[in-house]
Amino acid sequence: MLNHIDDHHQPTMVDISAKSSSDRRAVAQAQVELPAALRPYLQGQDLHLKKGPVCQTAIIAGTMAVKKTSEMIPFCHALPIDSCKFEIQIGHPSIENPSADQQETPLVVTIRCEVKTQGKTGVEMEALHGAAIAALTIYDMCKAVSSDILIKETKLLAKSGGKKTKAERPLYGLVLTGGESRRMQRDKALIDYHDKPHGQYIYDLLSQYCEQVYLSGRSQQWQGTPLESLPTLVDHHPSVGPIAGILTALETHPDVNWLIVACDLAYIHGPLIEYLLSHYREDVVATCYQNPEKGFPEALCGIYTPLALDVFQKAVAAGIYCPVKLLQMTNCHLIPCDRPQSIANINTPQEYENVQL
Ligand SMILES: Nc1nc2c(ncn2[C@@H]2O[C@H](COP(=O)(O)OP(=O)(O)OP(=O)(O)O)[C@@H](O)[C@H]2O)c(=O)[nH]1
Ligand SMILES: [Mg+2]
Repeated sequence: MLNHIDDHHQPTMVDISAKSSSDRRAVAQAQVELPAALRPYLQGQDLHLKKGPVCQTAIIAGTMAVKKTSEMIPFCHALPIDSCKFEIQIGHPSIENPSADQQETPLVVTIRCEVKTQGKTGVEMEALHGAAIAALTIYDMCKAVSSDILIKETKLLAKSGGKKTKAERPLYGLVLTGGESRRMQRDKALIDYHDKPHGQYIYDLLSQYCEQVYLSGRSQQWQGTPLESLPTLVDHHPSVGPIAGILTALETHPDVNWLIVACDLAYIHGPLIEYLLSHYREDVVATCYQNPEKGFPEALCGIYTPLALDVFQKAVAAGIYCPVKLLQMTNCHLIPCDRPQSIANINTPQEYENVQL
């Protein structure tokens, strides 16, 4: 049943009255190709024409458009706009193709529009509308010089906060297994909670959502065990605990988002990962579950963005090795977890005895 057609087969606005509000974010991009005739007007990162500064004007127009989206698109809900940010870059394709005569090559303007709200529905139409109107404004500002202007693709780069998430970057998975399991007195990654070593279980679980998954551990750690064939990232900064594994992952692939899970979360399961995936934010260092009893970020079950690299490198250089403490000091998005047990880590033989799956 399509929810934008009513009982009488007439188009209708989707009824979102029963939905609950959440933090929503969307990012859209539009590109405009300007002919070389515009090159003489380039000053720094803007074009200065008689009508005024092109990019600045496009940002103002795009911001106004974002706020008016529901007036232009028939079945779009009116939403309060909490944040609207534009970035406009003028690129020089000749940098990639140095043999081209720079004076003859077009300029490519890339507009990025990020919109945030707290609401029951997404803001992707707002972001797309903002990017499209900023592109049209660039056309209007430049057409007196030449109308040989191409408005190129306009597309959604990312959206989060609702059921359907679209990410700006690929998602990689990391299973932290580099500890020594001293309290448990046997390797936690090799315990069978689900008829296979738990390191393998989490590896398989993350593989359902991630483009690539790695175990994180020490050199040769899993040789001669059932985990030996799994791809492993060996700690760059040994002996400093789980932060070594997180930092190694961030350093090895700095342009992806990392879904990071410790190997001792006995109860981890698909819906818990899916909830994290539908609520994570790409504009913060990390999104983690919040410990339901003590309120701290559960750093070893979360999604880290490339913003985390700088923060983690500085922390390790300053001698801060506790990921929880580190996330408490930084820009971290916390999401609620109703059952404390779901994210409990099992550290001792006694805790193991009490596990009930
Ligand atoms: N890559 C990596 N992971 C680690 C390291 N230390 C701990 N971990 C992992 O981080 C998670 C939480 O660590 P702990 O609960 O302290 O586990 P542990 O160190 O194996 O156990 P204990 O020896 O009892 O402290 C577990 O999944 C560990 O495997 C490390 O130095 N490197
Ligand atoms: Mg430890």
